[in-house]
Parts: sequence; C-alpha cells; structure tokens
Amino acid sequence: MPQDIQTDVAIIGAGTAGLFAMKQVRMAGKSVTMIDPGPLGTTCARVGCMPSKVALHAAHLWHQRQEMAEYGTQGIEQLSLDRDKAWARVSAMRDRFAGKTEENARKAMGENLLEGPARFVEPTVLEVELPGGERQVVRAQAVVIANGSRPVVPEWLEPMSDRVVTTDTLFDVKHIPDSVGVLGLGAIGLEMGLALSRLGVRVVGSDIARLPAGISDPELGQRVIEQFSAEFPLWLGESAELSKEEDGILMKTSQGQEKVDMILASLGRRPNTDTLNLAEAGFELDDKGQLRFDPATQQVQDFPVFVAGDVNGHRPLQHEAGDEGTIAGFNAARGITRFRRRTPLSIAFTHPDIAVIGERLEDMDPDEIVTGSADGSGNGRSVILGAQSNLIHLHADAKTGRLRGASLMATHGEHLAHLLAWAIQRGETAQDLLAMPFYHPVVEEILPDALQDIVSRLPETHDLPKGFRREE
Ligand SMILES: Cc1cc2nc3c(=O)[nH]c(=O)nc-3n(C[C@H](O)[C@H](O)[C@H](O)COP(=O)(O)OP(=O)(O)OC[C@H]3O[C@@H](n4cnc5c(N)ncnc54)[C@H](O)[C@@H]3O)c2cc1C
Ligand SMILES: NC(=O)c1ccc[n+]([C@@H]2O[C@H](COP(=O)([O-])OP(=O)(O)OC[C@H]3O[C@@H](n4cnc5c(N)ncnc54)[C@H](O)[C@@H]3O)[C@@H](O)[C@H]2O)c1
Repeated sequence: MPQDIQTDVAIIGAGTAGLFAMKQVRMAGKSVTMIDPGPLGTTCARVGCMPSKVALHAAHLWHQRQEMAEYGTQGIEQLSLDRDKAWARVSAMRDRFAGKTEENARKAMGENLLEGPARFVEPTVLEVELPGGERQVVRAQAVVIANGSRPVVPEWLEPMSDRVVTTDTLFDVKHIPDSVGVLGLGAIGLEMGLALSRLGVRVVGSDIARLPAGISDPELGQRVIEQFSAEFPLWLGESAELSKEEDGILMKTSQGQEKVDMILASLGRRPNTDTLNLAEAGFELDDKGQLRFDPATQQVQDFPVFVAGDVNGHRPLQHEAGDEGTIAGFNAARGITRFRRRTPLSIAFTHPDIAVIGERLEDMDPDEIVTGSADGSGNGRSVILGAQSNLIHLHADAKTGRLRGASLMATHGEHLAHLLAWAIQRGETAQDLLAMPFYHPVVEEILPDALQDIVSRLPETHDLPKGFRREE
C-alpha cells in the first residue's frame, strides 16, 4: 500500500463542480488532490449540455426545410437526410468539446490527479482504488464532494437492456433506428425526443407526470403539450407498460401503443452519493439517502466537508455546478463564508424554448401575487416566426409589483429568460421594467404586454401613462 497522501483539500470528482472548486483552492495557495476514475471531460461536455444542443441544432436545420418550402424554395421533396451521418457529426462535435475539456482539465490537474474512485473512511480520510487495484489513502484538511449523478435505469428495464439507451450512451450510437420510445419527458426527454423526431425518427414519448418538462404552471403546461404533441405523441399521466418482442419493444398506455426499436430512458438522474460509503464514515443522511448541507456555504453538517454540483441534488444544472464548486472550494480552502445564490434559471432548448425563472408558481402564495400573461399571437415577430402559441407568465408581488418568478414557452426564450432572471435578481418591479426601451419588432415586445397586465392590477400609484416617468 502506498504511503498516505496528506493534502489541504481533496476533491472527489473532476467534473464542472470539482474543477471550479480546484481553481479556488489553488487561488488560496493550498495543496489539492483531485480524485476521479474517469471518463474525464465533464458530464456537460461529454454526454450532457453540449452534445444535446448539437443534436437539437442538427434537427433544427433539417426541420426548417418545411417552412422554406412555404416561402417558395423548390425541390425540398428531393432532399434526403443521412441520419447516421448527421449523428456522426453530433458525436464528432461532442468529441471536440469533451476532448478539449479533458485536455484542459488534465493540464490544470497535472500530478495532482488520482485516477480511481474515492470512498470515505472518515469525514476527512478517503480511500482511492488506483488503476492497478492498489488502495491509496488520502488524508485531507477539507474535502469537496463533487462526484455528480448518473441516469436512473430501473431494474424493470433490465430484460430489454440491449434496446435501452440513456444519454450516457446515446451520443455513441452509430445507427439511429427508425423508431424510439422516450421514457420520461423531463428536460432531457423532451429535448432529445424533439431532436430525434425532427431528424425523421418515429418518436413516442411517455411520462407518469401530467405535464412535461417539469412544468407546474397548468396553462403553460397545456400550451407545451399542444405545441409538441403536434410533433410526436406525448402519453402523459400514466406509466407505460413495456414488453420485449423479437423485433422491438412494445410500449403501451391507455392512450395508445407503439412498437419501437429503441428506448431512451430519460427518467431523471440520481446523485452518486451511494458510491461513497457515507453513512459508515459518519455522515448523517436524510430519508432519501442524501447529505444534509447548507446551500449558502455548501457545507455538510459541521464537517470541513462541502458538497457541490449534481451530487447534492439541489439545482442540477451546469452553471449551478460551477457556482457550487466555487463556493465549496473557496470555503474548503479559506473557512466559511455565506454566499448569496443567483436567481434560479432553467431553460429547455426545445424551440420554442421552455423556461422557468425565479420562484416557482407552486412555492408562492396565490393571494400574494398577481400574474401577467402575454401571448405570441399578439406579438408581430412571433407571428412571423410561426410562434403564435408562445406564452409567457410573469408573477409579481401583489402590493409592490416586484417581479418574483416567470415561466414561458417562447421562440428565443433562452434570451427572454435571461432578461427576466436578471430583472428578478435585481429586484425590479413591473412598473420599472415597463419604463425600459423595447425595439420593434422583436420577441421581447411580449414582455411589455405581460407587464402591462400586472401593472393594471396593482393599486394605482400615479396617473401618467404606464411605462412613463416624470423627468426628475
Ligand atoms: C443530456 C443532458 C443535457 C443537459 N443539458 C444541460 C443544459 O443544457 N444546461 C445545463 O445547465 N445543464 C444541463 N445538464 C446538466 C449538467 O450537465 C449537470 O448539471 C452538470 O454537468 C453537473 O456537473 P457536476 O460537476 O456536478 O458533475 P460531473 O460533470 O458529472 O462530474 C462528476 C465527476 O465525478 C466523477 N466521479 C463519479 N464517482 C466518483 C467517485 N466515487 N470518486 C471520484 N470521482 C467520481 C465522474 O467521473 C465525473 O468526472 C444536462 C445533463 C444531461 C445529462
Ligand atoms: N436544458 C437544460 O437545462 C437541461 C437539459 C437536460 C437536462 N438538464 C438537467 O438534467 C436533469 C435530469 O434531466 P431529466 O430530464 O432526466 O430528469 P427530470 O427529473 O427532469 O425528468 C424525469 C422525468 O421522468 C419522469 N418519470 C420518472 N419515472 C417515470 C416512469 N416510471 N415512467 C415514466 N416517466 C417517469 C418524471 O415524471 C420526469 O418528468 C434535469 O433535472 C436538469 O437539471 C437540463
């Protein structure tokens, strides 16, 4: 057994959160030991954010030919798509993103990387299984847990596993079959279901939830269902029965049945806490087996241990993993500072995009908010872009008009979502936002419609036209 390693901070996982944490430890002038069995390159670049967006881009390019024909482009029916070639391009782009990320990470970690899985012996003592099978003990002053999550694959899919993929394997598939059943229509299921469907695959989607993409706003949810069920069937609100047949998998619900060549299991992701020997090493776990931690410090209980990224299940998104890694690394190296977190922001790149910003509808008291609504049919640019079904809901404090949350389905919604997140984080009111400039004709003009709707329901504060201020 090699000699124990003594280090200031040990970081479990060299993904987004772990790498951001490492940067902070280095900046504090402390020693760091990174531990990761690989594959390196981060979930985001390798099998997550980036390849999924390349697939959506490929699909969008091909999908657009239909509208081109409406505007007089000739010969559309002679075009054909080599889907496997398109997917090879998706994989190649993925290799480029992940390769670069891995290269940079290896360079940054240098000699400080142990390539093996870590498990806890005590809260600041780890054991790493090295590639040759040897066990390396790492004794740290502080530990950052950043070992990510993995796709949920229930046992009942086991008998048909040769026809089941997750996003861990989807981008390596060499032949995309003619039909795919998408099980789970959260952000991943809806994004990938649309990408495949727009690439000409016969897709059928199913989710036990009544609304897709984790939406809780019922009106928006219905709008999303109408929009995307025009592209592929969405069987919602019940679990699909799956049975293996010789030449495929039969998916069955009361809403229909389809035989498909392949299943994409997009049933959520589970934190990799179960691989770390946490309870035995002295950590308290909640009833779901997860660590108790403070999101303002990332600290776990009172230990010099911090948990960042998907592994804490808090906000499983790339920019949050980066922030949490930064907070965890900073606090592990320098002692505890409490950090203000950014306004929550999540976007599904479904074109039209779906976004939820700030406080969620179900977390707000309906008596304390007013909701402003605006529709794409009233927005000239959305009409040009064929996006009349766009919908935006803004929720503001019923007394002051301060914006608290929003949800939307909109073309260019990723940009609207950012404007709204920034406004919410800055504590802007509907009245102040209405006084901002809006160009014409832009999709952003949908915002003043929703803001007017809010302001018209607030107690009157002055008799000037809405959106106008007296010169000071
Ligand atoms: C298909 C898909 C699309 C997505 N799209 C988006 C998007 O558009 N926007 C967005 O914000 N987010 C998106 N996400 C989510 C985003 O990718 C994650 O939130 C983010 O990558 C999490 O980073 P992380 O550092 O927590 O984990 P990771 O990057 O997964 O890093 C964890 C690391 O820990 C290592 N590890 C595991 N077990 C051990 C162990 N026992 N010991 C040591 N190391 C270990 C792993 O090898 C890995 O390198 C998407 C995810 C998926 C799957
Ligand atoms: N654009 C983005 O920002 C983006 C894109 C993809 C993923 N992500 C991140 O990745 C995370 C994981 O995504 P995800 O879509 O896998 O998870 P998710 O938890 O968002 O969705 C999983 C879906 O599976 C459904 N489900 C669970 N069990 C089921 C069953 N037995 N049968 C049918 N449906 C079932 C759930 O109701 C849910 O709708 C997300 O939380 C998100 O943070 C983000």
